[in-house]
Amino acid sequence: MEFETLELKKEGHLAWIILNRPERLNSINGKLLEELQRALTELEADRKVKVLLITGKGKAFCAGADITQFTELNPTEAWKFAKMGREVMTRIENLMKPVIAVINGYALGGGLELALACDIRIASEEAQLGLPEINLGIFPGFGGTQRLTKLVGKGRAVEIMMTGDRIGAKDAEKMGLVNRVVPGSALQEEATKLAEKIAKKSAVALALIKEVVNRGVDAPLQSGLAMESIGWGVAFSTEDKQEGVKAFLEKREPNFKDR
Ligand SMILES: C=C(C)C(=O)SCCNC(=O)CCNC(=O)[C@H](O)C(C)(C)COP(=O)(O)OP(=O)(O)OC[C@H]1O[C@@H](n2cnc3c(N)ncnc32)[C@H](O)[C@@H]1OP(=O)(O)O
Repeated sequence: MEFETLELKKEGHLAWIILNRPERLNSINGKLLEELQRALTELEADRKVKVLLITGKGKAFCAGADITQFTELNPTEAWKFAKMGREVMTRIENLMKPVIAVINGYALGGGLELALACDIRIASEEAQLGLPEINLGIFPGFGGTQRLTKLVGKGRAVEIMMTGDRIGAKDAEKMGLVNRVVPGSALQEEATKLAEKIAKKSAVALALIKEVVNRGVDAPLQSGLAMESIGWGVAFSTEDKQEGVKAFLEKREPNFKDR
């Protein structure tokens, strides 16, 4: 499948989406949103792909929405653009496979919001993160007001949104905004190692973790706990559960078949 604004690479059980508008710091225009949707449709259907990694080409992960478009959009078109962005981010969040944001540089505005929709964030030491929309007289429109608040707490989130300040990777790690920080030269290798470790697990159990955690975040505790028990029952119906328990008892590595 041909793409203009991104590259889609598959290596064994891993797939990489590489945002590919480096001359515009991988900023997000309508075409990129449409191509992300297309890439996600392909990856969703590909049973061989167990973990998705998203990164950017050049010095940025993604510098947010393409600001050059903003002079042309009327309010209705702006609403439509924000809705398209929201739908892509939500689709990544709900993808039935783990998604890792590999933050190689700037992750700003919609770029940070893209990273926030992923399950795990790993960043290079050089990365800078932030929601600078306030400097344009607007505010985050691809889910940042909600997802950042849930991840780092309201006090930190509103400060990030209200100042528009950029945060260095180490500070982002301290507040739980990224899971870990590694030197830029090691980023791809570390992210691959992490993805390969996860790809060895049962795809069904991984999908159940995503579903129960994501739905639970929005639900009252007792409802979340109930979803966990029900999901746990579902996990017991899989061949992978038989294999996992058998492998433990036989003192060997499990060989999961994702069913
Ligand atoms: C969802 C929503 C609402 C949003 O995301 S709104 C957008 C939020 N993002 C931003 O405000 C970030 C805007 N970008 C910047 O502040 C600066 O480019 C950074 C990221 C600090 C990097 O600065 P520098 O390293 O000096 O690189 P810089 O020369 O600015 O960028 C390279 C090119 O990319 C362009 N560019 C960078 N970010 C862009 C963006 N978000 N949209 C369109 N073009 C962008 C930039 O204009 C420049 O183009 P040109 O070579 O034609 O001058």
